[in-house]
Amino acid sequence: MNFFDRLHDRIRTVDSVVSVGLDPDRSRLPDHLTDHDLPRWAFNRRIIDATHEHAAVFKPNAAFYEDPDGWRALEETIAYAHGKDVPVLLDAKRADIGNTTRQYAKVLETVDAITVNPYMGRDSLQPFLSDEEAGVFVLCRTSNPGGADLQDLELETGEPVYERVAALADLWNENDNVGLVVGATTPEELEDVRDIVPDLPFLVPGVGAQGGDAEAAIEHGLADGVGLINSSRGIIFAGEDHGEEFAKASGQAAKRLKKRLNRYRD
Ligand SMILES: O=c1ccn([C@@H]2O[C@H](COP(=O)(O)O)[C@@H](O)[C@H]2O)c(=O)[nH]1
Repeated sequence: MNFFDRLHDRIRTVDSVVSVGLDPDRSRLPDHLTDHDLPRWAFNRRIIDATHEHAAVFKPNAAFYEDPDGWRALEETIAYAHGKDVPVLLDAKRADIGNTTRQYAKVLETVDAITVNPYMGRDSLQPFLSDEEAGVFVLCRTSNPGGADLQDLELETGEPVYERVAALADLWNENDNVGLVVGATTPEELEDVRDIVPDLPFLVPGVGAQGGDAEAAIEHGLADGVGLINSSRGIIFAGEDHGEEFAKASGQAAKRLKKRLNRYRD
């Protein structure tokens, strides 16, 4: 079954478009978990238990797992999320030349969706695009301040680079498996991109810790009700001062974000 059909079902089941970002920064883990064999896994398991009923997906960012213990923690985390019937979107921002990117794409045997970087062009994304079952979210207009440095540059046609990326992603969507990453911190660009690609679901990061616009995220991020609004630190570290009870606060934060976003959904 196509990823976006599965996501549609999941959104309906939990009445939520919240993507819970699993970015277990080791410097912020609760003290009582640091003696655990795999502290990041111990942390994620408790976060998943507390938030899964509000999560349309879990979105681990690969950057937080790129060491031997991290890879093990990520493997456990993915299996556990799947055990709760929650799809996993790996935020890895992948792409490379053909033989390398074919290796990168093998991760789609393990996760349901991935973020990819369009800078190297279509061939660098082809193994991801060819996977009819997987969701492929192409970076379009990112939420960081420096996102403007390249993405806002005007082409000879007068359109900014991010608009061209959106139009190209639409062409690449031959298997109905492509979405875009557009940050909530730039609501005007969100609206622009939605005008260019009415049918592509967005992954919208930047609500929560980055202070993005939740209403604009919902207004422009969803296509036929399907899309994802991500918060990572705002959910997983909501209970940072709560000691062993930290995960309860994360559950409440996920529920609060779901309710806030649902006010703007149809
Ligand atoms: O444009 C982008 C693309 C990806 N991200 C990632 O999303 C989360 C956001 O975390 P918060 O703690 O909610 O700020 C994180 O993994 C980023 O790497 C993004 O923020 N913006």
